[in-house]
Amino acid sequence: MPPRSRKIAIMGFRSVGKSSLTIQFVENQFVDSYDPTIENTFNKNLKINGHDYTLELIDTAGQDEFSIVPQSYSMNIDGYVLVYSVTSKKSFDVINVIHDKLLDMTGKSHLPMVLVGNKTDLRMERVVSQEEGRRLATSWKAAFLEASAKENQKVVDIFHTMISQTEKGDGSDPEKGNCVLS
Ligand SMILES: Nc1nc2c(ncn2[C@@H]2O[C@H](COP(=O)(O)OP(=O)(O)OP(=O)(O)O)[C@@H](O)[C@H]2O)c(=O)[nH]1
Repeated sequence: MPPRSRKIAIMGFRSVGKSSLTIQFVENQFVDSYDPTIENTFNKNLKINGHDYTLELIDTAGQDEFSIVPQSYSMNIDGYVLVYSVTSKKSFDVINVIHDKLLDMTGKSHLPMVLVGNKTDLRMERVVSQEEGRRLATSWKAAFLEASAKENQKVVDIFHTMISQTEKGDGSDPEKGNCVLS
């Protein structure tokens, strides 16, 4: 069987760790320096449940509540990894705005999504609780994970969960998209 192609956009506020999660997953390394992204594409092949997948990961530029989401991010994208930092309430607020903009742009009531609270290693700096993250994901009928790109915690799970979400269709049946992990 030919590999299944999945195009995934990684989105969120500036500096939440979108590039770090992507690079940790694709290249198994963590880069401590901060280099703002304009847009990068990464490719990775992997096998899940006996199926081969070719992933195209679009690591997008950080957005704030006023940014215009490029039209290209609403077309031909199979799923979205929406990232905030557990150390930034602002990034948590912004992710909700990005979520709503994506629904508006696509005209869908639900999209395959994984909500990710990153930087769990910064325990003393946490300002967004796991419960708050889980509640937001549940309200979207999205999957939810907390992760650390730095400590390589749950990073692989994010992309495996994302693929599972894309297998559930385009959300025409919202009940099917409900999968909350912790
Ligand atoms: N402690 C800690 N730092 C992290 C983690 N993930 C990313 N960082 C750091 O946070 C900063 C921003 O990380 P990036 O991966 O560049 O963030 P980004 O969301 O891609 O940023 P933009 O391109 O501006 O949108 C860098 O200094 C990273 O080293 C994490 O899990 N833990």
